[in-house]
Amino acid sequence: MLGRVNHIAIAVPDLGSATATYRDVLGAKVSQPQAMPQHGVTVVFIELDNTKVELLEPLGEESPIRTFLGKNPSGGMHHICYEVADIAAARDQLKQAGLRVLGDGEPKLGAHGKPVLFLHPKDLAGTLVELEEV
Ligand SMILES: CC[C@@H](C(=O)O)C(=O)SCCNC(=O)CCNC(=O)[C@H](O)C(C)(C)COP(=O)(O)OP(=O)(O)OC[C@H]1O[C@@H](n2cnc3c(N)ncnc32)[C@H](O)[C@@H]1OP(=O)(O)O
Ligand SMILES: [Co+2]
Repeated sequence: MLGRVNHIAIAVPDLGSATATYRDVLGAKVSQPQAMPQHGVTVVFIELDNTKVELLEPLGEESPIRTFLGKNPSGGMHHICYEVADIAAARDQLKQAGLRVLGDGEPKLGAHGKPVLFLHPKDLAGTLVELEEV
């Protein structure tokens, strides 16, 4: 089912500061910030040779990353995103296996304009997993 790692996400309290560190200190290629109100986050992508890192800052009071940042005020690794060829088939197979698909179970368009879904961290070794259809 799993393809490549599409991105690894890091939740941060201050997107401007985190982006500047990656760009100016680590010399990374960083994208412009992209507000994603339907996901409750603003994102910056760091382009690496073999994958991407997604920096996430909360957007709005209902942001799904607010509780996480409350517990990890300096930020922390938030999720890993795997590519799948058929997200509906993957979802149905994972639900059949007893994993919890978050939200209403219907894919939303993610930061790359592709359908994404999230799986509960308690069902996957304490790691929040995002699936992205490619
Ligand atoms: C930009 C769009 C898109 C993309 O294209 O890339 C994105 O990446 S959007 C990213 C943000 N969106 C999401 O994270 C959506 C899915 N997340 C959720 O629905 C919630 O965050 C959650 C996973 C259900 C957690 O919600 P929360 O309100 O924080 O609930 P709890 O605090 O009760 O958490 C329950 C339990 O799970 C642990 N937890 C929470 N988040 C994580 C995490 N990121 N990694 C590992 N574990 C996590 C939390 O600590 C609780 O554990 P206990 O304390 O042991 O009960
Ligand atoms: Co993501």
